[in-house]
Amino acid sequence: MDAVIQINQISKAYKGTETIKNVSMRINRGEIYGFLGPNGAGKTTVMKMILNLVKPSSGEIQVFNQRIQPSSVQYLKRIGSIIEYPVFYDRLTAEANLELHCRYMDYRNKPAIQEALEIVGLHGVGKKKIHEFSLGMKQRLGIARALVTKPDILILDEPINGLDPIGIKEMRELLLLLKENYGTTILISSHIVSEIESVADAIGIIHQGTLLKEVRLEDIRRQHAGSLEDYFIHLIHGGKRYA
Ligand SMILES: Nc1ncnc2c1ncn2[C@@H]1O[C@H](COP(=O)(O)OP(=O)(O)OP(=O)(O)O)[C@@H](O)[C@H]1O
Repeated sequence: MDAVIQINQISKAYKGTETIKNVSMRINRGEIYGFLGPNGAGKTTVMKMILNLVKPSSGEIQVFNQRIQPSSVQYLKRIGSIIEYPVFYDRLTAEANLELHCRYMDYRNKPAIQEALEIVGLHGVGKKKIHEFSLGMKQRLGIARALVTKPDILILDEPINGLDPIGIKEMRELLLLLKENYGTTILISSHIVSEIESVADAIGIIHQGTLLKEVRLEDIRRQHAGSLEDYFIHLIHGGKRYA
């Protein structure tokens, strides 16, 4: 299978403390990769390194078969992302925020804005200003902004934070739709195992900066009778059941 993101032995130290330790990951084209780990495990830092927002202390990352250099920017036009939480211009409308983003990304396709709002269920509120939006609406708008330019890769850092159960279900359906209809490769982080289990093809489990496992979900299902949640908890807590 063709890797669109290949991470080779990256580490990151902040003031001498290693927060990412020798992590290697492979994200295949057209797949959903669930990046699982408890709070503070290092998920956001790895995602930021893929997006060139943070520079690894050692190791390398290849995206679309090109090694990322500190000056690399062009590849970012093919990636949509939400890192931590989406930030908008509060006094502008949802549409205006998406327009600004398209301009910044040099993406010219006006109908794409309404399409993106429609996909995330915000088509009725495009003219509303962001300060009138609820947290869940902002989260959806963040997804709309990430996908408005029709990227090849979506990187979503805990995208279900702030969503209600209906929003979570819709997010799951949206991710599967993007994969099926557009062939989008999706890297999604979460600490909620069941959410990853319902959509992912492959998972990487990170704990205290170390990637403990990278496996295909079908292999977990085949080899272990238990749920992904059991597997995850045993790995994180050093259980020997699945060693
Ligand atoms: N700029 C920074 N300076 C110092 N330490 C940092 C910095 N950014 C992240 N860290 C540390 O790196 C570790 C990993 O953080 P990171 O945000 O990547 O984890 P995470 O898995 O995304 O967690 P969460 O689910 O809570 O968002 C944490 O211990 C964090 O305190």
